[in-house]
Amino acid sequence: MDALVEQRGPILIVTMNRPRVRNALSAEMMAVMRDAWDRVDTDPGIRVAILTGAGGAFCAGADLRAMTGDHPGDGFRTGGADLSRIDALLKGRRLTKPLIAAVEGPAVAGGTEILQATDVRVAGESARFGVSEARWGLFPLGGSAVRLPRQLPYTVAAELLLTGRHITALEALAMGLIGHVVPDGEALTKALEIAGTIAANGPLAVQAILRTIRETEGLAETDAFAVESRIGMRVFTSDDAKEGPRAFVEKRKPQFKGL
Ligand SMILES: C[C@H](/C=C/C(=O)SCCNC(=O)CCNC(=O)[C@H](O)C(C)(C)COP(=O)(O)OP(=O)(O)OC[C@H]1O[C@@H](n2cnc3c(N)ncnc32)[C@H](O)[C@@H]1OP(=O)(O)O)[C@H]1CC[C@H]2[C@@H]3CCC4=CC(=O)CC[C@]4(C)[C@H]3CC[C@]12C
Repeated sequence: MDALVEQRGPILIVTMNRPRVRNALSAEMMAVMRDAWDRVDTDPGIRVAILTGAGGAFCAGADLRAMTGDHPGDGFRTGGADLSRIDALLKGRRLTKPLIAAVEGPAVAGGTEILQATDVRVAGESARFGVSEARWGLFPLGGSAVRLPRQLPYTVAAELLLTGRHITALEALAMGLIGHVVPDGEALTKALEIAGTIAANGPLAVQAILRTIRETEGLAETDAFAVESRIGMRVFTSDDAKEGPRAFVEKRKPQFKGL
């Protein structure tokens, strides 16, 4: 399979699995990823997801070799393009549970595009990032021209997009594109540690915080607080909101039920 899906307790691990071509995207890989995202959203037993790659690479973006057959723009010209397949890159679709990226090796072009849909990002020290589509006369249709300038300072995002240059993990950390750099081979371990911490928190609280982040993006502060209060107050009325403080006082771990 071009992508593997494994559930470890409340954590779903999705592994892009074409290591011979640095996990360049394939139709099969994208279909498996779409199904996995549906599973994350609908299965209450899953609290956090991790996206990673096999064989010491995250993802080298679209398969450039596969683009050398027909013209890559034929689907757009004829109207035959299946734009819904882009769901795999989580462009225009936001998961209801946190998604953590565990990056080793290259995460370039489509690889850095899908990275921008993740909430927490960990990388091995040899990881490389970049939005290199312009180098090949292509457009970063995975959403980077819109999403990257919202996630990074303007000139940093514009330079990455326009030059297509690759950057190191330490540069990506300094820019704020990723949150952690760990020794090579330890990105998944660190991601699992963070996922475990999140999964132990109140699931209603975690999902409500994420929903608030997503739904208030770009709103004026007063409008954003209206959304935030509506979502947040619902968490306060839950059984879990009673269990948390009680567990603190009784000096035990909370037993959250998601109710
Ligand atoms: C627009 C969206 C994304 C576009 C792209 O991603 S363009 C791809 C750009 N990719 C790159 O620039 C990376 C190229 N590779 C490298 O720079 C390097 O290989 C590396 C840094 C990744 C690794 O270097 P390395 O030294 O470690 O290893 P190498 O020796 O170079 O490589 C080893 C081996 O791997 C092969 N390799 C590496 N990368 C690739 C690659 N990208 N493709 C193929 N093969 C690769 C390399 O050749 C070596 O093999 P060898 O045999 O030894 O030569 C698009 C993303 C999704 C699209 C949508 C999908 C759904 C749609 C359906 C429709 O119907 C309409 C369109 C669309 C909506 C579609 C739209 C466009 C996307 C959004």
